[in-house]
Amino acid sequence: MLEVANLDARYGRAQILNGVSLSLGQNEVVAVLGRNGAGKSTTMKSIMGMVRQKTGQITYEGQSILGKPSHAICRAGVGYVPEERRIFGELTVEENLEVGRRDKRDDAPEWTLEHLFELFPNLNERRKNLGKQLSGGEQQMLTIARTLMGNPKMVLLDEPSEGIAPVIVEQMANVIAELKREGLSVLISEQNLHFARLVSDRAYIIEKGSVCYDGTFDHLDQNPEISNKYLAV
Ligand SMILES: Nc1ncnc2c1ncn2[C@@H]1O[C@H](COP(=O)(O)OP(=O)(O)OP(=O)(O)O)[C@@H](O)[C@H]1O
Repeated sequence: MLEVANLDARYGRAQILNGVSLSLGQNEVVAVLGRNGAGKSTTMKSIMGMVRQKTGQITYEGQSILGKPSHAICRAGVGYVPEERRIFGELTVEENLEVGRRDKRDDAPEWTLEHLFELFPNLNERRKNLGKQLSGGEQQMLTIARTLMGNPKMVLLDEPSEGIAPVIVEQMANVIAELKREGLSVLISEQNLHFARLVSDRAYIIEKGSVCYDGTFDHLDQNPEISNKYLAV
């Protein structure tokens, strides 16, 4: 579904990614773990065409998307939920969702408002509330729900569990499980090993802009020195 190979990325003179390679298979959920500043968001932004200075290969469904503009990548079926919640504070929950509505595509599940409100019961109760009246966790849910209104095939979630209440974290895990059941492929960036393990099939760890681990959570459990070294556990 997605192949990233030898990806270098920089902001001005600062080299942030050094040869990142990773892949995401059809209907897989894969976590990109790493500490603050390791390069997880930069990897996602590079895939989304939001980092200008980059070299390497990024292939989505067999086609190179390196250098393509974000809107074209989005139109090809890639949904992106950034770390900072980008909702419209002056629009209601329903209106925020309508903003994300795109045509149905044959090769991806279609998300209706009713299906989304089943999946996000908090948002259902707050349909008529303004975006700015929602809690941080609800805003995070709304950003994900709005992305799903675009009927993506693959979704990139940047730190979905960050800064949200434990009860909402549990809902977030359910949401990611439902995305997998619906057939989507999901790449999540996470600092939280526990959450990543709950929702993902396997993991990468990024440190200083390079992939330093590629494997299963079981292997991480059996070798705690890896997480101790590269993650804030
Ligand atoms: N727009 C930018 N201009 C310059 N440097 C940046 C920019 N965005 C990020 N960086 C730097 O790139 C490095 C990697 O940041 P990135 O956001 O990819 O890390 P991360 O692993 O996602 O961590 P976080 O959890 O903090 O988001 C950091 O040192 C950061 O300061």
